[in-house]
Amino acid sequence: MSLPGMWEFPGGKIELNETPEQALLRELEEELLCSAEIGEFIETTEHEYDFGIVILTTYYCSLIGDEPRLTEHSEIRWVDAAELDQLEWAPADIPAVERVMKDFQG
Ligand SMILES: Nc1nc2c([nH]c(=O)n2[C@H]2C[C@H](O)[C@@H](COP(=O)(O)OP(=O)(O)OP(=O)(O)O)O2)c(=O)[nH]1
Repeated sequence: MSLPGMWEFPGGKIELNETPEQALLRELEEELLCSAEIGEFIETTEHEYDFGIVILTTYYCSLIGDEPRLTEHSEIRWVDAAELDQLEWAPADIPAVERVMKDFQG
Protein backbone atom coordinates (compact mmCIF):
# COMPACT_ATOMS: atom_id res chain seq x y z
CA MET A 1 0.00 0.00 0.00
CA SER A 2 2.91 2.34 0.65
CA LEU A 3 4.62 1.16 -2.54
CA PRO A 4 1.73 0.60 -4.95
CA GLY A 5 2.34 -1.60 -7.96
CA MET A 6 5.74 -2.80 -6.83
CA TRP A 7 6.56 -6.38 -6.00
CA GLU A 8 7.47 -7.30 -2.45
CA PHE A 9 8.16 -10.53 -0.66
CA PRO A 10 5.39 -11.65 1.67
CA GLY A 11 5.90 -10.30 5.16
CA GLY A 12 5.25 -7.32 7.36
CA LYS A 13 6.33 -5.42 10.43
CA ILE A 14 7.77 -7.22 13.44
CA GLU A 15 5.64 -6.73 16.55
CA LEU A 16 6.93 -6.25 20.06
CA ASN A 17 8.38 -9.43 21.62
CA GLU A 18 8.37 -11.25 18.30
CA THR A 19 11.37 -12.75 16.53
CA PRO A 20 11.71 -12.00 12.80
CA GLU A 21 10.86 -15.64 12.07
CA GLN A 22 7.70 -15.51 14.23
CA ALA A 23 6.65 -12.29 12.50
CA LEU A 24 7.07 -13.88 9.09
CA LEU A 25 5.02 -16.94 10.05
CA ARG A 26 2.27 -14.69 11.44
CA GLU A 27 2.21 -12.47 8.35
CA LEU A 28 2.07 -15.49 6.00
CA GLU A 29 -0.89 -16.82 7.95
CA GLU A 30 -2.66 -13.44 8.15
CA GLU A 31 -2.04 -12.15 4.64
CA LEU A 32 -1.74 -15.28 2.53
CA LEU A 33 -3.62 -17.83 4.66
CA CYS A 34 -0.78 -20.33 4.42
CA SER A 35 1.76 -22.07 6.64
CA ALA A 36 5.48 -22.35 6.08
CA GLU A 37 8.69 -23.50 7.62
CA ILE A 38 11.20 -20.69 7.85
CA GLY A 39 14.57 -21.64 6.41
CA GLU A 40 17.90 -19.97 5.87
CA PHE A 41 18.43 -16.25 6.42
CA ILE A 42 19.00 -14.41 3.13
CA GLU A 43 19.77 -10.74 3.80
CA THR A 44 19.14 -7.67 5.93
CA THR A 45 19.03 -4.32 4.13
CA GLU A 46 18.22 -0.84 5.28
CA HIS A 47 16.46 1.46 2.82
CA GLU A 48 15.28 5.05 3.20
CA TYR A 49 11.97 5.83 1.50
CA ASP A 50 10.08 9.18 1.51
CA PHE A 51 7.87 7.78 4.28
CA GLY A 52 10.64 6.43 6.49
CA ILE A 53 13.39 3.88 6.85
CA VAL A 54 12.66 0.21 6.27
CA ILE A 55 14.96 -2.51 7.58
CA LEU A 56 14.08 -5.56 5.53
CA THR A 57 15.18 -9.06 6.58
CA THR A 58 14.45 -11.95 4.23
CA TYR A 59 14.41 -15.73 4.71
CA TYR A 60 13.93 -18.74 2.50
CA CYS A 61 10.70 -20.59 3.35
CA SER A 62 9.16 -23.92 2.51
CA LEU A 63 5.44 -23.94 2.00
CA ILE A 64 3.55 -26.47 4.13
CA GLY A 65 0.17 -27.56 2.81
CA ASP A 66 -2.11 -25.24 0.88
CA GLU A 67 -1.05 -22.68 -1.71
CA PRO A 68 -0.97 -19.03 -0.58
CA ARG A 69 -4.27 -17.22 -1.17
CA LEU A 70 -4.70 -13.57 -1.98
CA THR A 71 -6.33 -11.38 0.67
CA GLU A 72 -5.24 -7.73 0.83
CA HIS A 73 -2.69 -7.59 -2.02
CA SER A 74 -3.55 -7.06 -5.67
CA GLU A 75 -1.56 -9.94 -7.12
CA ILE A 76 0.46 -12.94 -6.08
CA ARG A 77 2.91 -14.89 -8.24
CA TRP A 78 5.41 -17.74 -8.15
CA VAL A 79 8.51 -16.71 -10.08
CA ASP A 80 11.55 -18.72 -11.19
CA ALA A 81 14.70 -17.46 -9.48
CA ALA A 82 16.26 -16.74 -12.88
CA GLU A 83 13.38 -14.42 -13.79
CA LEU A 84 13.13 -12.45 -10.55
CA ASP A 85 14.84 -9.41 -12.04
CA GLN A 86 12.11 -9.01 -14.66
CA LEU A 87 9.70 -7.70 -12.03
CA GLU A 88 9.61 -4.20 -10.62
CA TRP A 89 10.67 -4.66 -7.00
CA ALA A 90 10.35 -2.33 -4.03
CA PRO A 91 13.80 -0.71 -3.83
CA ALA A 92 14.61 -2.26 -0.43
CA ASP A 93 14.22 -5.73 -1.96
CA ILE A 94 16.90 -5.47 -4.65
CA PRO A 95 19.78 -6.91 -2.56
CA ALA A 96 17.65 -9.92 -1.53
CA VAL A 97 16.54 -10.47 -5.14
CA GLU A 98 20.18 -10.44 -6.26
CA ARG A 99 21.15 -12.84 -3.47
CA VAL A 100 18.41 -15.33 -4.38
CA MET A 101 19.27 -15.18 -8.10
CA LYS A 102 22.91 -15.87 -7.25
CA ASP A 103 22.04 -18.75 -4.91
CA PHE A 104 20.01 -20.45 -7.67
CA GLN A 105 22.42 -19.85 -10.54
CA GLY A 106 23.05 -23.16 -12.33
N1 LIG B 1 6.16 -7.11 3.43
C1 LIG B 1 7.11 -6.46 2.77
N2 LIG B 1 7.26 -5.12 2.99
C2 LIG B 1 8.23 -4.52 2.31
C3 LIG B 1 9.08 -5.20 1.40
N3 LIG B 1 9.95 -4.31 0.86
C4 LIG B 1 9.67 -3.11 1.38
O1 LIG B 1 10.23 -2.07 1.13
N4 LIG B 1 8.61 -3.22 2.28
C5 LIG B 1 8.05 -2.12 3.05
C6 LIG B 1 6.63 -1.81 2.72
C7 LIG B 1 6.09 -1.33 4.07
O2 LIG B 1 6.38 0.04 4.24
C8 LIG B 1 6.89 -2.11 5.09
C9 LIG B 1 6.17 -3.36 5.58
O3 LIG B 1 4.90 -3.06 5.97
P1 LIG B 1 3.62 -3.99 5.75
O4 LIG B 1 2.48 -3.11 5.40
O5 LIG B 1 3.93 -5.16 4.86
O6 LIG B 1 3.51 -4.53 7.24
P2 LIG B 1 2.22 -4.97 8.04
O7 LIG B 1 1.54 -6.08 7.28
O8 LIG B 1 2.71 -5.24 9.40
O9 LIG B 1 1.30 -3.70 7.92
P3 LIG B 1 0.40 -2.89 8.93
O10 LIG B 1 -0.03 -3.85 9.99
O11 LIG B 1 1.27 -1.77 9.41
O12 LIG B 1 -0.70 -2.43 8.02
O13 LIG B 1 8.08 -2.49 4.41
C10 LIG B 1 8.89 -6.59 1.21
O14 LIG B 1 9.59 -7.26 0.42
N5 LIG B 1 7.90 -7.16 1.92
